[in-house]
Amino acid sequence: MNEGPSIPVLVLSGFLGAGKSTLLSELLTAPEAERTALVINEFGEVPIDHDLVSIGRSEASGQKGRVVTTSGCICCSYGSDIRSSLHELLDVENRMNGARLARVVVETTGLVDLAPVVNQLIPGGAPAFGLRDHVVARRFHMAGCICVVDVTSVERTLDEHFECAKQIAFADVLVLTKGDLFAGDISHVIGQLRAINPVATIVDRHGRGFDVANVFEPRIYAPSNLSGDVDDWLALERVLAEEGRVPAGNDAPRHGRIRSFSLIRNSSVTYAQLSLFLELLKNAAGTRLLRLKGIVSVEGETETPLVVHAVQHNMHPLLRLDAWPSADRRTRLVLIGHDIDPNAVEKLFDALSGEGKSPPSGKTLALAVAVAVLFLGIGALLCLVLPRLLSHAA
Ligand SMILES: Nc1nc2c(ncn2[C@@H]2O[C@H](COP(=O)(O)OP(=O)(O)OP(=O)(O)O)[C@@H](O)[C@H]2O)c(=O)[nH]1
Repeated sequence: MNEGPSIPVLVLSGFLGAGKSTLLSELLTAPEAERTALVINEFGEVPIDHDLVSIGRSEASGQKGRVVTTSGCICCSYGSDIRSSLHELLDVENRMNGARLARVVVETTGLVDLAPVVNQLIPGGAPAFGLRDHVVARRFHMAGCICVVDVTSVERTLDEHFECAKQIAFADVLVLTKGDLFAGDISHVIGQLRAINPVATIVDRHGRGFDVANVFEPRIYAPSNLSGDVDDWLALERVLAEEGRVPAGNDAPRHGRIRSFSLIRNSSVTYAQLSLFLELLKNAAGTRLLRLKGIVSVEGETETPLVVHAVQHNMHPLLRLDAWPSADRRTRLVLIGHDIDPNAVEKLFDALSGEGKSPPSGKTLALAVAVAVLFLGIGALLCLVLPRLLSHAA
């Protein structure tokens, strides 16, 4: 087994769509990112962040082959826990011809409960169950916890999702994002963050002098320096782990009614079909849709796919890529939300796209609206959407 100095691990959290992958992509263009390994954890069965993070990846930094993607949330699943992923990275280092990893960045899911994750990385945390755990404890140490905060939505997110407050509380660095879209009072937002975490360094991604490499610089991470809540959450987690009462399995446990599902298609859609699908879905699902992201193959432009992002009620501008980020050229959409019927979303997509054969007729569009209304439960929104559909069909 490869022995050497302990490798620093930085945990990157932030609620769904806050901008974790974007920040990571920025890091990967910096020369300091050399020999950085990524563990990307996703809430859902179809990994997509792997491809999205590679956008903007620096050729010079040679990051390819140093990414481990885990599906299933690391705070929920023994099977994909953080220690297994780190152990895998030792094999990666063994293939680096004598070079050492400089650090590991673990991008968590937007819904992560950080207590069990941190508990697996700090001395005296979750009990070690075998050789693998002991090796990981010897070869890795936690060296920072970064939380990305979307200033446009954090207030509402804090009201509705306790995970968000926990992510903020565990951080030693808070990175504010989307200040460029925010017209409100940033000092009010900072006041809210300070009430949860009085000691973290707060930096603005759009502020003057922002240095992404500095954010990911390894340092001493000491949960005892954070708020008292953090110690209590870790203590509770230790008791649960020792008693074997940590919830396991992806269907379970820590995220209540929130579910993730994906839609995968081999065929392409037109730009108009995609736009209509996104608009109908957004209006139909309303606040039940927390996150939508993916890559879409567009008819006539199949070499340059579109990247789609929706964060709660905000649909971000579609982004065209110069090329597919990997060999997988299928349309892949991941949706995260609650009380959304996956079958209804698939039917809506297929009705609108006609499976990519021909543009949908007025009749098909009417069917699509019916599907949206019946399955997504939005009778009232019909009045909003129908006029647009009819003008589109005309
Ligand atoms: N205008 C603006 N958009 C941003 C900023 N940061 C991220 N975004 C956009 O927000 C959307 C989501 O960003 P991601 O980086 O994918 O967010 P994430 O936290 O990795 O998302 P999940 O992994 O799904 O939780 C994308 O459309 C980004 O381009 C920012 O500072 N300003």
